[in-house]
Amino acid sequence: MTAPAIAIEVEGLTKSFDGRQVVRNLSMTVKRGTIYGFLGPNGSGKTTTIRMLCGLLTPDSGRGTCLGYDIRTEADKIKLHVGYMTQRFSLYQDLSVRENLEFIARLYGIPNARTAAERMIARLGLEGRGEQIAGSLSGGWKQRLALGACTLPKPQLLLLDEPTAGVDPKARREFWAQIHTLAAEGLTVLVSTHYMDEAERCHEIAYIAYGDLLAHGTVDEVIAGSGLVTFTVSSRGDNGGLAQLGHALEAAPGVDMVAPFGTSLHVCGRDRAALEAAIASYRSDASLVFEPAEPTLEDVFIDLMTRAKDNFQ
Ligand SMILES: Nc1ncnc2c1ncn2[C@@H]1O[C@H](COP(=O)(O)OP(=O)(O)OP(=O)(O)O)[C@@H](O)[C@H]1O
Repeated sequence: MTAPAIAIEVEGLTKSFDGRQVVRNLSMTVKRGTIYGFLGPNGSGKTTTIRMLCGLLTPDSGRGTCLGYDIRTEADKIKLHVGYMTQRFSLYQDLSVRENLEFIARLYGIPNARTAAERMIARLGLEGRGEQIAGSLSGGWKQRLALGACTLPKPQLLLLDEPTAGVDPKARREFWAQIHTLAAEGLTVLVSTHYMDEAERCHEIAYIAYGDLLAHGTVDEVIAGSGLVTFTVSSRGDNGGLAQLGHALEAAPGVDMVAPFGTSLHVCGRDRAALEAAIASYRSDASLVFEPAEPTLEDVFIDLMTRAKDNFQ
């Protein structure tokens, strides 16, 4: 039987804890082989959503399937196909790379555990490090080993919780290259993250705030759907003036958000005419350069979060 093209399809998922709704009426579809990122403020319901999507937590209401199984009644079957990599290194620090992988292979009853471990070492680019004690690996290598361990049993769905927190950019890039290779082979990956660069590496993203799914789609779709108009402002002189300008613009009607980015400011608003009116008097200042720009993903998320908070309070 060929695997279905849709990995997850859920409708109207709702969950409350202690009488408080933490996920509200959530519907979504995840295609097989997709890397799907979940973003949103702390405590917004990302983990609860991910756990419901793969049957680890039963919703109060709503329905759906994960890997073709019912999330309410066939959770045990789903679990057999799920790999979970947590933020904290959860392998044996005192065992070598090879011993850790071999142990996992035996635990899952994988035939020829030693060969399977060695193949995984090669696949992860960890050749020459097989006998190194796991605890002495750098953060990036540890994450790669953890990825190897949780993909050894060949899961169809992988859950990653901020997988590259604290890992340097080169190791991050290599880790994500591995994730993309796995996804190209058909593995579906759900990632919860607070990092914009991780979000930008996902095929699709969902932004959840205070229990509501506020935006989803590819990064470009989420940016285009934000309705945010953005200008960058840089200074021909010293940058000190920009901070003052930022404060003045923040208070101006029509400006929803001002954020410094390196040597420039991002000034965003939802109403183009009002935003242009707000910056009009500053545009004649020859020491400032105003340019229309695409909002960044961070601009969009901060705007979504601010509005969600306003609606919530
Ligand atoms: N088992 C539980 N019992 C009671 N409350 C819970 C339980 N699990 C989660 N919560 C609460 O539900 C809310 C959503 O939590 P969740 O972990 O889904 O958020 P999150 O977006 O993943 O947050 P973070 O980014 O901090 O990991 C939080 O207020 C949390 O305290």
